[in-house]
Amino acid sequence: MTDAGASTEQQKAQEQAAILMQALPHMLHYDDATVVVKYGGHAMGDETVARDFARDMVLLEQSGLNPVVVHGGGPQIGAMLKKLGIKSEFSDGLRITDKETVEIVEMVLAGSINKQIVGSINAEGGRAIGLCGKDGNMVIAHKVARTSDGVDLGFVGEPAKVDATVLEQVLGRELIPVLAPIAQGVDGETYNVNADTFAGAIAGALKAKRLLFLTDVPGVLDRDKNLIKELRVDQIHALIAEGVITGGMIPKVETCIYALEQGVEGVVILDGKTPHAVLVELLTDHGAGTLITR
Ligand SMILES: Nc1ncnc2c1ncn2[C@@H]1O[C@H](COP(=O)(O)OP(=O)(O)O)[C@@H](O)[C@H]1O
Ligand SMILES: CC(=O)N[C@@H](CCC(=O)OP(=O)(O)O)C(=O)O
Repeated sequence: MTDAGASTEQQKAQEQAAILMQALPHMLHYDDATVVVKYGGHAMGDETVARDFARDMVLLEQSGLNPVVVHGGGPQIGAMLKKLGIKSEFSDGLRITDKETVEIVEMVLAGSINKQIVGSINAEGGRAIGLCGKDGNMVIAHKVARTSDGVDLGFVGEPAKVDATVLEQVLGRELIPVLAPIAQGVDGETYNVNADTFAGAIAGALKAKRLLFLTDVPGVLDRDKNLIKELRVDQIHALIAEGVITGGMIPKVETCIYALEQGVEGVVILDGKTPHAVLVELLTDHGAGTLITR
């Protein structure tokens, strides 16, 4: 290598070292902290996005944080039900889930998607462990009462009790738990739980420092579609009442409020399709998405 080539290499190495050093205050801030990341079905996207997500989880783990992944898979369940010719409808944002449907939901969530995420984290050098709410009696569900239209949702559950024993055994041992939102009911049946609700319950039980919701929008947007960078709980109620927060964002922000009440320090809603969204949020000075605090 010429002298000029060597000095360019050295300059590049110095630049890389400087970038790494910028992450130090953030790593110290989150040292040993539990961060629950809800990875929504819409945020999963293509192979590159999935690989970047897996790499982010491994990097967090190696940086001294304890990431816990809770995944969804609504669009993927929809595609499988369509393939099988099973009709599916939603009420109040929840899938009406009969006996036949809950079997497919469990198969897609706890089977195919869970193992795909575990596989991609492991392929990036991590050690992921795939579980659902049934494992170790982690989440016991009760049946959701009828919706506002009086619809019986069937096997749709809400976490009634979370036992974090299994997770506590796993965390801090360089294992990354990947959780599918399926739970056993108090009646012994299998229940389909909305992944946002499941993530909120897990984050609350673990008193996580951060709960991140990876979705398909940059965060909570105002009336003019500009990103709101910080929100307090009291402001959320007003935004719902004014019709600025609507649709799928309502249960998401309601889960944020619940998680904060349970002792989670901060919740962030961010765009999962932005490359390395989680790293930008946790390990850079910039932050991403909307931070919601008490
Ligand atoms: N004020 C708002 N800011 C951002 N998104 C909003 C807002 N109000 C409603 N939404 C809708 O909420 C959606 C996100 O919720 P949802 O589709 O349930 O996400 P996910 O599938 O990731 O759980 C956005 O794609 C957007 O259409
Ligand atoms: C009861 C209920 O609606 N459960 C959801 C579970 C998956 C989910 O929540 O996935 P996303 O996060 O990708 O939306 C469903 O059946 O679609």
